[in-house]
Amino acid sequence: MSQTSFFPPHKIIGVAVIWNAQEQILIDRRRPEGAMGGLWEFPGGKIEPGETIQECIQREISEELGIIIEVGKHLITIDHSYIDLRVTLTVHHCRHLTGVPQPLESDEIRWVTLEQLEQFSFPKANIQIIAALKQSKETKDFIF
Ligand SMILES: Nc1nc2c([nH]c(=O)n2[C@H]2C[C@H](O)[C@@H](COP(=O)(O)OP(=O)(O)OP(=O)(O)O)O2)c(=O)[nH]1
Ligand SMILES: [Mg+2]
Repeated sequence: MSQTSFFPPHKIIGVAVIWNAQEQILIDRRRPEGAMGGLWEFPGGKIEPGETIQECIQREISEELGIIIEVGKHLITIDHSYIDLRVTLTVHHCRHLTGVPQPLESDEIRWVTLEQLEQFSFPKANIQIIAALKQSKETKDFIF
């Protein structure tokens, strides 16, 4: 008996929830072309060989936004399967240290409050990130 199985590609992603001094979070809008085009996300990207997740997050944020951050507490790790892609998103609270963020690899960036996140369209996996963020604020299990 033969069986055909399909394993979609699996991406390991470091994701940053970057806070500023006004307790706002930085989000970016993915470019219109490509996967999940036009949706908002927390900045981040694929881990490279030999990197820790913290190093990955710091590097991606420098490449995508041109800023320096401090990578803090782990918030949540999500394993999510889209139709043609599996992602593991390891999310950390981060603090903005220096530089003015620029949309170097995205369409647009914004500082928003936790409450304002509801007004933006995110990929499906992000529902759990946003829920975890709200919970971490309620329980004061917060940032650093
Ligand atoms: N950075 C980030 N990625 C997310 C979030 N939610 C979510 O489902 N993703 C998915 C979208 C992408 O498939 C993947 C992020 O990887 P990426 O930004 O390095 O990859 P990409 O597909 O844009 O580009 P490529 O490097 O593969 O060409 O994770 C999120 O909040 N932030
Ligand atoms: Mg990215």
